[in-house]
Amino acid sequence: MDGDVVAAAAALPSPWSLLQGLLALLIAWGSYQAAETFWLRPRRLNRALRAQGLSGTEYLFPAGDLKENDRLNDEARSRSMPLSHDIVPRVMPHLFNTVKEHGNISITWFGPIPRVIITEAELIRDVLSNKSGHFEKFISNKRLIKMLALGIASHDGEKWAKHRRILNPAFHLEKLKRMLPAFSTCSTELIDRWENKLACSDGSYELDIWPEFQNLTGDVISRTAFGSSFMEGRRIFQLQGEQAERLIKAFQYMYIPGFMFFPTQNNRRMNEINREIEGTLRGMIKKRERAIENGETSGNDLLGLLLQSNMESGKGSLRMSTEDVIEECKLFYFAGMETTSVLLTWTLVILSMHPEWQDRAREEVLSVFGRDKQPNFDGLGRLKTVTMILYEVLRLYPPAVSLNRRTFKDMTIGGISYPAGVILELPTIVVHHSTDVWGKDAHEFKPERFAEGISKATKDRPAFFPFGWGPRICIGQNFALLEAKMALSMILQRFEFQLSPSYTHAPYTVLTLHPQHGAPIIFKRI
Ligand code: HEM
Repeated sequence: MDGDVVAAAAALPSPWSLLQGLLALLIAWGSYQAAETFWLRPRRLNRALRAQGLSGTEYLFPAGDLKENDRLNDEARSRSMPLSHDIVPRVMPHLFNTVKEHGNISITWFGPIPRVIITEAELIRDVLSNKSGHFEKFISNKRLIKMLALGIASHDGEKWAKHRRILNPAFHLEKLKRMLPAFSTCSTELIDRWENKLACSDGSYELDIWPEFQNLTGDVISRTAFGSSFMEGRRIFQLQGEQAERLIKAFQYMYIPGFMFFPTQNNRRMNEINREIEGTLRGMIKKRERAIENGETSGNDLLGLLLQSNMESGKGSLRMSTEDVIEECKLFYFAGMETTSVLLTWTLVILSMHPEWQDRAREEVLSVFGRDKQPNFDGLGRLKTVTMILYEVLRLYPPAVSLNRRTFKDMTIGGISYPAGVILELPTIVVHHSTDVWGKDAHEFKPERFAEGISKATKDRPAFFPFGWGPRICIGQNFALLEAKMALSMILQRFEFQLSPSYTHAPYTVLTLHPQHGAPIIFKRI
């Protein structure tokens, strides 16, 4: 009997050899995954796309075009450019070259993932309309985004549709009317600061308007989103300079597996910032929820509206979790601050380059509000020339130069079938500068093209997407335009401005399109 047991035990594999077997399996599985990600899948997708006549760059293991993209960006950024609006070659040199060489639909590589550039307006509209529901915003992976600390919120289609139902009414023009005092207060603070500086100078004053407008739009969004908790809101996010550069780099490389899991100093710092932001927001939200439960007012701001309608929707499927609300707050802050400050910055730069339009805009503002009247809702709605100017600035310098989607099911657009797992890059800036769409003068500043409205500017072939298109179009577009009109009107009422001799024209993108070396402008009191 004993002998049998010993024999059986001897026949069993030892724990050591079990471990070895497991390890071998793991290595085989890992190698297969790596081969699939970096070699087999790219080859498969490449074949499928090229079989349909598309051309583009060849896949380079493992980073695709990212390295070349970086190199061309660095090269472009090392030089300034003449005072011209023909900015695409500087802003997106790799994309510009690829389209020139391979055509309006061409393949590039985002790491091991094919990224097909589509520059035809009709096709871009089809993708963004997302009628089939087969495209997703690949920006929406919560886990990855969280690692990026300052996080842009995560939204898959379903969830976002639910949020929209809650948020849309808050962005209705009638509701925005109630936010106007906040726009007004923040703009008045900015003007007072500038006037004080002017008072201490001999007639003119030079100022870098880019950080000035970042502060302004940061204040506006904090006040309108967080109301009385405004100072807290303002303190939590500051996405600037080097930090922003790191964020975008992290974004670029996050698709290379492994990257984001290393506990590098950078990743640790990002997580730390994220925890701090989320903690502050959680505190603010809890405080508000308690106030609403106690029958106190929720405040007339976005957070209040969101929480109020959330609580009214009971326990049903429309309800957002605290985590959802936190993500919303982060998104609003980012989406509402950078974009609008960029719009204001380029508007002042361009009105300095085209003083005849500065004069026309001022004439209009003075005819509606006079020199001293605080701009009001109805008056802002009557500013036709100012609106045309803002549209033309958004056309030439769209704050979001390009949008992305990813196919998660096979999808056919414009006769080309895109397999699942392809990124579609939709560079709105290229469409906005297309001479085919806008005519020979596409690179010129001509606000009069919008005299009959947006659709007539391109003969009823919509090709103007500064706020996106379709179900995920910018929810804050009215908010942004109203805010920009308010600030611009107040500036035009009081100052004349021109470019400083130290201004260098150098548009580039870090998340949004902004001036690489700032935007020094000289102001004079009128
Ligand atoms: C000039 C200013 C602005 C520009 C150019 C702009 C541009 C855009 C664009 C292009 C998108 C669509 C992104 C995509 O489809 O992938 C977007 C989305 C969004 N924007 Fe804006 N935006 C501006 C101002 C604002 C403001 C002031 C707010 C909030 C107060 C805001 C909130 C949002 C939100 C929440 C989304 C996400 C919508 C979604 O995911 O469905 N934006 N914006």
